[in-house]
Amino acid sequence: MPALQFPEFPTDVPTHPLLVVDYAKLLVRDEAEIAKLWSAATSLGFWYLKNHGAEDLVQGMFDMAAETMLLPMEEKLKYEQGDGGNSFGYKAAGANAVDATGQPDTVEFINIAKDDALAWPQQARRAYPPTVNARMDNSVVPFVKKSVEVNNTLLQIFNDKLGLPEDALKKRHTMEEFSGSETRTIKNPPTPEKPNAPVKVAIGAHTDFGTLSFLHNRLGGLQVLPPGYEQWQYIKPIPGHAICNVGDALALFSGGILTSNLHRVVPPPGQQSRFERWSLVYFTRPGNDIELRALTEDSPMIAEAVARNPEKNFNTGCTALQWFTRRIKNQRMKNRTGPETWMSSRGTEHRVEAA
Ligand SMILES: O=C(O)CCC(=O)C(=O)O
Ligand SMILES: [Fe+2]
Repeated sequence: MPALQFPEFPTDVPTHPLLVVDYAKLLVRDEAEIAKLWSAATSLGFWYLKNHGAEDLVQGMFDMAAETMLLPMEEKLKYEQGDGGNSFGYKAAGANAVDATGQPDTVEFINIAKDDALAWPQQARRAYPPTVNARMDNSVVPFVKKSVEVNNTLLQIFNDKLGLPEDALKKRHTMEEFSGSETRTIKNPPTPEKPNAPVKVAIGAHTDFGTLSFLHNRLGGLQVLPPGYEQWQYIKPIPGHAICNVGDALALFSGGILTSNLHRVVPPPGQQSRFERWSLVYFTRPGNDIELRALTEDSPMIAEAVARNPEKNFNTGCTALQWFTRRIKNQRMKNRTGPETWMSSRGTEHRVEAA
């Protein structure tokens, strides 16, 4: 994708502010910066991250994805995710539902497993289109490595703040164990705004499945539904700032101290709606066999948080792989029987009526 100049995010569209966390200050364990990160992660569960050092690697990932999306559909479908709940590979627009009524999504994406990027040139989990392989060395592997480094730094800080033993979160996210960790590069077609037309949801309301998400976007379209709000709120992209958020696995491990908030993607507002929207995420997810439950025996703080909320269930009774597979499988249009399929795709969100 050429590095296009886009119109600014419109000034007359309301946005939801996020705290800006400086990664360079986190690296030196600046107390005030850690306090800011903690405040964001324990409230909305979303924050901007600046000075993260991954910015120069983002364009290469967009180029890799643009080349991939230009392949004939027949070729792309050879690398499709399938309907069994596997995430790695290509997903065509319309393959997932965006709500309980079964409206189709509008995004196309390519997901590359962390396990494959780190094993390259060996194959760990699956094969990818030649356009991905051609950019493994120069774009994908460096982006994965940098993202792992950033998310591991954040995890280490959360580990300490949660009063967990030194390696509690680390051993649940090792480089060696296979996991659902992956990069996702997403394309949404131009969707020019029409007055009074219903919103065409690109990615339906969801909480992220895993531990931490590290997102890079250029145009608006990401929206959050903060606790207590009735209306979706745009998050404005800021150049050079990633958007980070807590996923379900970390919300569960922490007994709800860290929160995974509902979000969705709609077409960018105003003049931006006339452009293709590209975004890139690195998802850190726990090792496949890790149980998804509050780490109560490892931290009195987590045990107290769970005890304070007896109505909430922080023990899923399943592994990360089982959690992840169930959610992906039930988003797929091909598996849809009715609204119950959508309900089976849900995560930790307690406000299912908003989804
Ligand atoms: O494209 C975006 O801005 C967000 C994507 C997202 O939420 C996801 O893929 O889980
Ligand atoms: Fe998401």
